[in-house]
Amino acid sequence: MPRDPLIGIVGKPSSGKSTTLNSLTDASAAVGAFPFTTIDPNKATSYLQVDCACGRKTSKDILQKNGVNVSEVTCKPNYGWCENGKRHIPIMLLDVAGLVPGAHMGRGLGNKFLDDLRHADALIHVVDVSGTTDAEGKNTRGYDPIKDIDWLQDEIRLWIEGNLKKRWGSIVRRHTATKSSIVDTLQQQFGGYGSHAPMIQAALARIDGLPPLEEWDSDWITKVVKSFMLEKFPTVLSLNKIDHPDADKNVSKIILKYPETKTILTSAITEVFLRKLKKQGFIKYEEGTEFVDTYEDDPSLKPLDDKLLNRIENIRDLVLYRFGSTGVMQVLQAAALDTLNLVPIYTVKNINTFSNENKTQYIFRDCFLVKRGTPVGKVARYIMGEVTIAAIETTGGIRVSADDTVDVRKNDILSFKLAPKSI
Ligand SMILES: Nc1nc2c(ncn2[C@@H]2O[C@H](COP(=O)(O)OP(=O)(O)OP(=O)(O)O)[C@@H](O)[C@H]2O)c(=O)[nH]1
Repeated sequence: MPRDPLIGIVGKPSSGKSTTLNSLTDASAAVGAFPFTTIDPNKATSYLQVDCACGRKTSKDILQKNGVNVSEVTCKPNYGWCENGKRHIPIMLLDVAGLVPGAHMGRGLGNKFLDDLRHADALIHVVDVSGTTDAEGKNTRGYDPIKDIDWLQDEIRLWIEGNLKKRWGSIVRRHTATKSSIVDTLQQQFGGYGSHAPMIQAALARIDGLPPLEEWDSDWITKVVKSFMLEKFPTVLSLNKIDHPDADKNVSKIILKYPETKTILTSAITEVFLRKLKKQGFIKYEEGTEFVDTYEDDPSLKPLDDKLLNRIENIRDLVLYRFGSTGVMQVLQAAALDTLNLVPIYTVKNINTFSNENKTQYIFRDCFLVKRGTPVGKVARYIMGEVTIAAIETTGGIRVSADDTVDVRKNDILSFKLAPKSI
């Protein structure tokens, strides 16, 4: 993943994609109660909340050891922000336009949806878990949202399979004539979806008893495509509209049916509402938590009228206290950290003061999201470009080899020493 990670938000019309996107960003995607409010894919910057390296005891110890007064330094990100040790790292989201059954055959916004999708590294599937919208996003009652989960996977699979099967004869002939490996042949076919050889290798490794490609029938092709999808489109389910009374029974059903899938319960509309009141100075609200203070708790806030106060009480009872949060921040964390396996990497010029300039009062200015397990040398090239690196150091001034890999709290604070330019 040499470019910045991109997380796609997918789901049927009216499931709450735009509301989720709005609640995660400051961008204002069109929010509406009608299908196809979202016509164009909408890229926006969101902020992933992580525990920042500045809050670690080891970081503070190292600063002190190097004569830096911890109370005089500030964690000051060049991008995003850091508050009380919680860092908000920019990450791109892609709102993918409405999808209806039959999209792989061009229905609705069909292939356009699928074409947009290929740019995403992971997906957040927003599911209307209240069952109050049907397959096409029209108002109803008692709809089974399990259908949406199966159908979205099927749409993507049928799209990839369709493209593959159309050319299967010539793919097999070429594969045999050029004596290619299965990985090489599939990479040629799946390259357009943004695949790479290790991704295809991982997909094939998951399948038991795979025969030579020449012997694949339709069932084998389906198995291969399904396995490839797990690699290319790892998905988090955002079970949205949990504030609705019909949501509970559907949530249990989904969790039972998909025990392996990462699911997060969300109420995007609540998050949007709380952020709005916060901006207007009516409430104190820390995103991602259950805590909301009003004038009654803190007289420095503007007082709310009875109607809004009542709504806050309902939100506390129906969403925040029951589920611990609106779930929206957690859905992004699940997609980026758990599903996509990204690790925040802090790069500093000075490994002893964690600063970039001579001024040591600002620390941990740069942070990048990189896949867990990436070799440090590759991280260096990704961040610094094609320069010659003389040495790489991590916390404590310890030298790290280019082959060593990054992980959470392992080689995640790095300093690259450039080789002097030869004349
Ligand atoms: N009760 C409830 N309603 C929600 C929630 N999230 C979104 N909605 C409502 O669901 C409707 C559809 O929301 P959108 O965000 O426009 O849905 P979308 O998936 O982007 O729809 P398209 O643009 O048609 O693809 C709107 O009326 C929202 O207010 C939620 O968490 N709870």
